[in-house]
Amino acid sequence: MSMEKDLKALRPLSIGDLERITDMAVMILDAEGRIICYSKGCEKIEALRRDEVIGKSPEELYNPQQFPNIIRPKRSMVLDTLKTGKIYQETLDYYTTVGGNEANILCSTYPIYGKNGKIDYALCIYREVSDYLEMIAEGNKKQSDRQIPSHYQQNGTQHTFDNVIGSSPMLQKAIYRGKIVAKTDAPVLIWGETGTGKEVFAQSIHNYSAFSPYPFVAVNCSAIPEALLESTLFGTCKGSYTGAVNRKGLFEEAENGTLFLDELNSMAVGLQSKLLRVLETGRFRSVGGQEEKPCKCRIISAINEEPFIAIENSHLRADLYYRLAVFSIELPPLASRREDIAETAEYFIGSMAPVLGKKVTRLSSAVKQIFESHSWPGNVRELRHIITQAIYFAGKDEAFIKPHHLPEYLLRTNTAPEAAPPSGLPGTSGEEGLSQLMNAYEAKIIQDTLEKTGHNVSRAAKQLQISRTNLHNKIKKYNLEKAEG
Ligand SMILES: Nc1ncnc2c1ncn2[C@@H]1O[C@H](COP(=O)(O)OP(=O)(O)OP(=O)(O)O)[C@@H](O)[C@H]1O
Repeated sequence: MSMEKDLKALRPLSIGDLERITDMAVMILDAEGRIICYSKGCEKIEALRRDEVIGKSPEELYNPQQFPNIIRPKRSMVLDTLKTGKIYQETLDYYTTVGGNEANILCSTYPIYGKNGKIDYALCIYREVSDYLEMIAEGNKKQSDRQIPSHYQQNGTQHTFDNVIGSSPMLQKAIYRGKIVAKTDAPVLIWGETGTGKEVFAQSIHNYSAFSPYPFVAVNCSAIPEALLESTLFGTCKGSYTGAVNRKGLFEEAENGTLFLDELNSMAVGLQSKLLRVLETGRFRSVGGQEEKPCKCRIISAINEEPFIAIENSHLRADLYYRLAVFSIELPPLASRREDIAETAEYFIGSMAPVLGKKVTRLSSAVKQIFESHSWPGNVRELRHIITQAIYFAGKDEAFIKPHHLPEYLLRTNTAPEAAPPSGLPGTSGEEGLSQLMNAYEAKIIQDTLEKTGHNVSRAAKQLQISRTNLHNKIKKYNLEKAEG
């Protein structure tokens, strides 16, 4: 019998056969997006039973209303395959499963076409790779411990993973992923709100990678006028327009290194298509140039909105996203990792106070409480600015950052017990504006200090770290003369 006949004699494979596979997750969706095959391997990874998922769609399973706190997979790759026919190959993803497992998976998806050319099914095959990633990370750590890059800073960077601060699991996960992707030469997309550390991460990835001896070149796509961005990226050729000279673009400046495209979602969509072409062909052409040049740098890009929202809002081309986000790293907002706030603040104090000649090292507990209730719209950048300002306001010998060292807007919106204007102050009724309250607060502090020092103006002035004359003026201003004794 011929081989073909042999094969015909076999019974067709059934879904049951696939579902018995244990060391690989095999999932199939029908044309409606419902799960019709869910192997033992899926059950193991997701901690869900087959009968809990059959007939449901992945979107239904990961319903945000029902499971608000889980880290979601990137928008379901398999659903995307079903809708668009796009094939994902060995794509890394991290998420918390509805069943409560933490999953690092390597996933491939394929469309299965019917006779009419339409997609009848989408096949998704994935496996757990946490142990494997752990191993790589360990290996990477040993390697990076050996070679502290002395060239960093000369390559245009200031940051390595060593100064990415925060022990929260969310940030540690991002660092962990960053270290793994650093060892590849694939494009990386970092996304997170403003000030969450996207550039810090991009530089850290560069310094942890084989590209680190070469330049790290950053460009903020929103800061350069659209008309100039193309020539900035790709360079110009003499004669391409009046006055044009031969000038290298950033793709060439970053040769063998990393090109960091910050705020990519602000780049004009037309230019995004040109960038896509470069990524697809690995070649680019200077403005006005004839010959194509090879693109020899790794691209890290950053956006400040959720990728699929950026795509929906037409801020980011979907095809460019898939090219750029071979690996994507999400940076959590500071408010969602509150356990990192004090640690990061004290790290900034430790690095800045000695330079500014101050002895301050810690946050007072009232300041911690204020920080705890603040919403941190500017994320770590905002924290850094607040700490810089507070160090300036702290007295030379003070050990703690206190509420009165903080900017007024923080006190206004987040009142901790020590920071709140003390109740029962003369002249306060709860109706006052900020400056009246601040005056009342200042008066109360002065009065308390005078009482504590037995109304000794010199000692009180010393304690408040203001001059005697200044204190006398304030005593007068707040009508505290009686207290002067
Ligand atoms: N995890 C961190 N540890 C220490 N410093 C950090 C961390 N994250 C951010 N920073 C600091 O916060 C500031 C802002 O970081 P960065 O510029 O990387 O943010 P970004 O997300 O790129 O902001 P933007 O969206 O405005 O471009 C920098 O001063 C940086 O040093």
